[in-house]
Amino acid sequence: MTLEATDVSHGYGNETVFDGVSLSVSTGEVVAIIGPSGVGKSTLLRLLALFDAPDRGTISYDGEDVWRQPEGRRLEHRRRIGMVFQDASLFDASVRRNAAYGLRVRQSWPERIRHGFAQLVGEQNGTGDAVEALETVGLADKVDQDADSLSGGEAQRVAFARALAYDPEILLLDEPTSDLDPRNTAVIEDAVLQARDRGIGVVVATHDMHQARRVADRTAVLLGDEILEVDRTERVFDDPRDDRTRQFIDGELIY
Ligand SMILES: Nc1ncnc2c1ncn2[C@@H]1O[C@H](COP(=O)(O)OP(=O)(O)OP(=O)(O)O)[C@@H](O)[C@H]1O
Repeated sequence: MTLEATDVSHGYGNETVFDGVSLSVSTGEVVAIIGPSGVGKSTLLRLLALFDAPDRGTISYDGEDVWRQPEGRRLEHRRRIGMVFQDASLFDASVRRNAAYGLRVRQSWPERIRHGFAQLVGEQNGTGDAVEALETVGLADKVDQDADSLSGGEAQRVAFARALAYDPEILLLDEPTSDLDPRNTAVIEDAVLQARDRGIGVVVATHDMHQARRVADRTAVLLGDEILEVDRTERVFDDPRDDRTRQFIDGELIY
């Protein structure tokens, strides 16, 4: 299964953010998007999450051009994609209820759709396990705690667990560890690798190049209004093809 942006351009008003960008993620791999603040990483993730239609180009899921499908079909695709925003945005309830949020939404779907989805993702009865997801991020002992009382790092971990509990095929993470200390960062990065090993395709947008090196199988470099290169992570860092990539990696390019 592959989610793919092909020759995509997008902007806001008259401002073009990027032009002719292509990127894919397949189940069982981690792809990092690196680039400076404001370059359009979140914008690209929103397109991949099927929240917004690109101005030009196509987004395809499993080979289907998503924005040419009827809305119902597009929603089916969207439900197979989890997204964790930069801001954890938990609501005032227990950790367990927050982590189970996506599951409850899914349970509110009509039985026919739920059954179809359960078959699609191989679930017994259409429910995943929020507590198991919380274990993955080391928060099993906090399930009954109020989300408001969590530290920033713990809140980010709950937001991650919420997306994981939903059992997505593709998980999109927007700066998942910005503002987190090394311990919380390590927990999230470990959870990313576990998700990949379970067969989930993960895209991580990050300005932290070390993070890309630690978790990503492939890395895309978004600079200016284009992806300069996308390849195996070691190749991009150790032998960049584009001189601007090298300058960015070496900290010589200031945007
Ligand atoms: N809803 C919007 N309306 C207008 N402009 C927007 C909107 N969202 C983003 N932008 C602009 O688009 C550009 C790309 O923003 P985006 O958030 O995608 O970048 P980013 O690489 O994710 O940045 P950061 O790492 O700081 O989050 C920025 O110039 C931003 O101001």
